Amino acid sequence: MSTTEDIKKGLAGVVVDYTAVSKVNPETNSLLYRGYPVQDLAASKSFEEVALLLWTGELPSESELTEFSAFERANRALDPRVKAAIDLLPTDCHPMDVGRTAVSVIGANHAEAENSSPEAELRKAKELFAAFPAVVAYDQRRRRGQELVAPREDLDYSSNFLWMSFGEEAAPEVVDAFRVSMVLYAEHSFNASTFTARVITSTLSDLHSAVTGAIGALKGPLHGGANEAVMHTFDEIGIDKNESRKDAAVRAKAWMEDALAQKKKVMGFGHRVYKHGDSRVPTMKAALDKMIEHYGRSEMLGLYDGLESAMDEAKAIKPNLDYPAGPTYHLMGFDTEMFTPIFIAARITGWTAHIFEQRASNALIRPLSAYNGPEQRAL
Ligand SMILES: CC(=O)SCCNC(=O)CCNC(=O)[C@H](O)C(C)(C)COP(=O)(O)OP(=O)(O)OC[C@H]1O[C@@H](n2cnc3c(N)ncnc32)[C@H](O)[C@@H]1OP(=O)(O)O
Ligand SMILES: O=C([O-])CC(=O)C(=O)O
Repeated sequence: MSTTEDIKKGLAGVVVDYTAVSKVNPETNSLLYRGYPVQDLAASKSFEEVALLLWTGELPSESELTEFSAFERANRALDPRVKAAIDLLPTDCHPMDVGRTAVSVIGANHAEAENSSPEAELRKAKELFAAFPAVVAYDQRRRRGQELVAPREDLDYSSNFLWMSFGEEAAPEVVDAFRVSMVLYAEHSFNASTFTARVITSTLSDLHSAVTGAIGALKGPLHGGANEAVMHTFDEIGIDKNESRKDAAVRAKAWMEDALAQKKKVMGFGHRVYKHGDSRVPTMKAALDKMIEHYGRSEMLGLYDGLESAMDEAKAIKPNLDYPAGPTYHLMGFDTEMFTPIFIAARITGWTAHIFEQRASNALIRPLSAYNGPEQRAL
């Protein structure tokens, strides 16, 4: 018989299994992917290299990277069956629903859908990695009444993502900030969406089902949906390109004080594991700073600082990765509701690495519950 003390609501503090994919250490405020500090990877590695690291456990050799890069470039085009499925969806549904549907359609059409050998799983992960940017880019464009832009094989992953989204080549600084965001968003141990992917895999279901379920978990504002919600906060405060940094900070501070007085939860702040700051925020904030400088938008910094300092003073709650990522994607020109689908594109790497790990050492994930309904009664 379970007692109230046995119940760990939200599985908070519960260690469920081992993982060798990443280590989140709130004491040292650090995050390692396969042993490498994420800041170091973000400083010098392409997202393609980081993906291979997460999947295989090691950084690729030059020839392994060249081979994967060629594969990735050859598998970027939007599959006409996926495009047809997207075109059936309303342009006012949430883009996360489009992402979720697209992965499901890719899985249903996959010749190796039910093959869960390690080789087939890795192939499917690489294909999804290559194919997903076109889903995000096309969905944003169709909502804007624009045509699909074909991928370009002469561009790397990040440059091509931006090319397909906007139909023009992005400046090198913008490509780099985007790459950094992808590296930082790639993996974070047993977060809610990754855990969902592992639960689905634990039933011996297929990879695309696990990723589809993970997307559903990522959508919520307590998880990935927070990067979109951050931008709604900025919009609610009001963005005025001509405002000074100082004035914007004053208004943002007042907004936060009012929100906290009303006991509101402000998205982009707080974390289940990190209680003294998210290890990824300084790197992402540096990327945001570069975008603010690139686009000449110092008022955005005012809004950012004003909210952050007011939250710190009132509750000492620190920003999480979604806080600097939201305004970064906004400055790059993405529509707000596309921010979490971009997160999918990054997290496909971490999810699939965990799917491989779960499959290699599987136990059905099935916790217990303590019943608190009516006692047995007669009909
Ligand atoms: C990439 C990612 O997924 S990162 C996470 C993105 N999510 C968000 O940004 C959503 C906003 N943040 C939150 O809701 C929470 O901080 C979570 C869900 C991320 C983590 O929460 P938990 O560890 O479960 O802590 P919990 O929600 O119980 O909060 C503890 C206390 O801090 C407060 N708190 C936590 N986050 C916030 C916040 N963002 N705004 C205001 N108060 C907050 C809670 O109200 C609570 O206060 P109380 O004890 O007075 O009731
Ligand atoms: O770890 C978590 O709970 C959420 C998070 O930061 C992530 O998934 O990147």
